[in-house]
Amino acid sequence: METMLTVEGLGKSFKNKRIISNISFEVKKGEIMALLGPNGAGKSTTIRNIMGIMYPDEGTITFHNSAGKEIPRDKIGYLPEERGLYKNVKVMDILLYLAELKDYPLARAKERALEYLKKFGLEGKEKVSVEELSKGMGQKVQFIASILHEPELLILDEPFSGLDPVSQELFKDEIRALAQNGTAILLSSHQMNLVEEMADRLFLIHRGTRVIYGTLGDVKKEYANFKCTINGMNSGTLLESLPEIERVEQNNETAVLYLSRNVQPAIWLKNLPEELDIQELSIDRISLHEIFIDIATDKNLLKEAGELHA
Ligand SMILES: Nc1ncnc2c1ncn2[C@@H]1O[C@H](COP(=O)(O)OP(=O)(O)OP(=O)(O)O)[C@@H](O)[C@H]1O
Repeated sequence: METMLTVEGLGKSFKNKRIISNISFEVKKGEIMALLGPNGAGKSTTIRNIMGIMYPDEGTITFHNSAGKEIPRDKIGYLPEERGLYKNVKVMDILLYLAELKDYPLARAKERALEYLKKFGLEGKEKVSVEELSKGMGQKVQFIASILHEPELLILDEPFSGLDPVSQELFKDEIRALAQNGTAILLSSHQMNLVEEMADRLFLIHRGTRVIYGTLGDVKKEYANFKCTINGMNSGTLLESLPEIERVEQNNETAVLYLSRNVQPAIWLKNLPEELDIQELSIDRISLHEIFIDIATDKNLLKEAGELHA
């Protein structure tokens, strides 16, 4: 797959405080790359450097064959974290104005705008002023503005925040469809379930540096240890004494046992003591959400984290 965006060794400081350092990743044509990290990790700073809203102290950003200030940013679609369009302008006018700024043909922009307004349930709102829209409707218009000019690279900073479940599905479907049609997508989101459903690869940033970079499958294989949920009347002491357990979470008769790394569930199950009361038992890999929490709260994973080959 052709590489659309390359970020190499990116570093940025504000007032002598290091915010991000040595950030390197690629976004390829037709893939959804997720940029993840706890609040304040440096995601928006990374994105703002890509968008030329600020310039890096170190490193290079390349889009196709252009680098730094030469990057044709009108070929990129961007939904910023901070929402808001001009308030007293009509929906269609603002969409056409933004498309025109990117040198996109007006007739085509109008045709696409009508198509997307319909798709997002905003049919008939063309002449409504932006300030009369609800927050979710405004977000839909801003999303349409970011894709109207058919960008080759689309950068979405927290696109799902504040959306109801139906609108989330609409956004998800559209983002997937764009990727299938070849758009390279860089998606920053806190909603791990959505990232797990959508992303091909992910880059996890913590305190301004890389913690994980790889395909979703590789990340899960590498970091998502198994957990075993047992229903039964068992004492905390018995559960804690079981072999190869990292931690136990017990709530009445349900206990979740987080198994150590590289434990083979089939072998582990054979070694459980007979006195363990098992009414129900299930084994799963921990979710991306749990991996994220482990990393954000500096649990054991961080020590072992590194690069996976994407
Ligand atoms: N213009 C600025 N001047 C000084 N510090 C800044 C500036 N912009 C961001 N920061 C700091 O940089 C760090 C990273 O911020 P950034 O917005 O990139 O994080 P984020 O990962 O996008 O967080 P969130 O998930 O909360 O949006 C934070 O500590 C923030 O306070």
